[in-house]
Amino acid sequence: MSVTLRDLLVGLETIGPPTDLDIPILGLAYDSRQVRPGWLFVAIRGFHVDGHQYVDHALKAGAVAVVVDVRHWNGPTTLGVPLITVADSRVALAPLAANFYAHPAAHLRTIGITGTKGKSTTTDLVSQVLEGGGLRTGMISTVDFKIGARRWPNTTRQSTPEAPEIQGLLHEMLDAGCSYAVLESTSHALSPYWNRLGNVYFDVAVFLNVTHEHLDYHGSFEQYRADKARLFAMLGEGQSEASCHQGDRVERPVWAIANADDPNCQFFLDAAPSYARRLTFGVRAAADVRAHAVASGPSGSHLRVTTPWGEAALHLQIPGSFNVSNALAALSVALSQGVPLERAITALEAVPGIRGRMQPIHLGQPFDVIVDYAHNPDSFEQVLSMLRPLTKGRMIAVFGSAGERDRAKRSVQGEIAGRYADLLVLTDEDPRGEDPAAIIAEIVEGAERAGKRVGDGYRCIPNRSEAIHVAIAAAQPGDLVLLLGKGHEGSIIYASGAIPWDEADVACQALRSLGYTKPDA
Ligand SMILES: CC(=O)N[C@H]1[C@@H](OP(=O)(O)OP(=O)(O)OC[C@H]2O[C@@H](n3ccc(=O)[nH]c3=O)[C@H](O)[C@@H]2O)O[C@H](CO)[C@@H](O)[C@@H]1O[C@H](C)C(=O)N[C@@H](C)C(=O)N[C@H](CCC(=O)O)C(=O)O
Repeated sequence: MSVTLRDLLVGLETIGPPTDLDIPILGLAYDSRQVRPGWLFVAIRGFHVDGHQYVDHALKAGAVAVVVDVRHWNGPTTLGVPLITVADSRVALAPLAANFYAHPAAHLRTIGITGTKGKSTTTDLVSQVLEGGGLRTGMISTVDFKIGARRWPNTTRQSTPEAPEIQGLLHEMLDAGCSYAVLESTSHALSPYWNRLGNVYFDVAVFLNVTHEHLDYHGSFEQYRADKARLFAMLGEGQSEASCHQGDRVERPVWAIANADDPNCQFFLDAAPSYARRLTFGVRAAADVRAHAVASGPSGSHLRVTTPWGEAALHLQIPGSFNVSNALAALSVALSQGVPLERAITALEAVPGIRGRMQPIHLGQPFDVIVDYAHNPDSFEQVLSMLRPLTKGRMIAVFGSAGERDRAKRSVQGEIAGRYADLLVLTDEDPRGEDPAAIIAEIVEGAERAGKRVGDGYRCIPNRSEAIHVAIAAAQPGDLVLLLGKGHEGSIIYASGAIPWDEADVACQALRSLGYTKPDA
């Protein structure tokens, strides 16, 4: 790409004396280890280290310009390359990246999905249903990235990556002929502090639900909800007033789509600009797109849907009553974008499942094994309460809780699992810099509150592979082994670094070690 530093700074307020802006910039990085000759380095102060310490490293790697944050830069006023000072370098990353990639979002219809639970599944469903309607899409989710027919795992460890990755992917989507981009939009990425989703110019905002999560980052539930609702406030951003309104006619309509079953539905709809079209979906509450006569079982759900575009029967293959709500969200998006109801239904019915999300593992064993990403109290309550009545034998739950994240949830997870499951196998999730045994001890407190005792009620096996092998070896015909918390994730993070991880594969290894070999049907 042929971009100058001047192009990159369009729309950004800089502090300090003018500098030579007519130099070509070949790439941009917020990590000095990623810098290549000819690139711009953006220094960010993080939670662990201050990126400003790595300016020299970036220069040695070939950086030809550096952006620093006025609050954190104590270095020299000249570096031998242009030095740009901004008020907040993290916030500046999004406009810098959007300028570098020539604002790809302005030429795509962008759909953001937010909510505490169900974002990845819904993001994938939306992408698949739009494709079913003949619309070429790209997708950014916790689980996978996708551009048209090409799909690959998201290995960034972030659900919504940093702005340079997002803008780069949007640029690739545009190049590949996509007309839509579907983005899983986390509260972290939406928060004005992180601003990863700045310059994405959302056309459709989808709200699924909001419960207790990430309060350690957002400080309070109100702030968490407000950060999520920023997705709705951002609708139409970047479109001129003229393109949103032509008298009464909206040229490029923006849509605010929200879950009527969630008590915060109206809060999210109210956050959208007045000219946004509004659409609700619901299973229990009255809504524009509504489910009726829902019958959910281990092999999916049957229901009827009524919509402003007509009525239909729907058989979802993905298990979990909460996936009915996710499917209604995807259906609402597709209908809002002109996909005919029959085509949207056909596409939804064809989805076999989502990797790491209620994913059954079958090697011919006489008990069930399911891998799911549930890693907070609310997801635990949902998944375990739904599966308990469907489990003929014992329920064995294998899980841990993340280090350096919301501590309050650990014992709550232990308590909820203790109420529903017969045996808990407590293990490592991502201890990060914390003592793994101390995290497990906090989960044990909750398990004991639920009446579980060490031995036949719970076992502590920090090594996750060993924990899964033990749980699967303990299963009898009719039992259910639930592997919770890692889902699709490709690593476990310890203080010493990350080790590669594949939960479904470890479950298969454990089953094979017991002599089960039949491949997945
Ligand atoms: C809490 C959080 O958001 N952390 C993000 C943050 O990390 P950090 O503050 O620890 O960064 P740091 O290690 O202190 O480094 C500071 C800066 O120095 C740079 N650096 C560092 C070392 C070096 O040699 N050279 C160098 O330039 C780093 O690249 C960085 O820019 O800045 C990093 C770079 O921008 C991010 O990758 C990292 O996301 C990590 C992976 C993360 O776990 N984020 C989670 C909390 C997150 O964002 N989650 C949300 C929500 C998930 C959900 O809803 O479930 C998500 O969207 O994924």
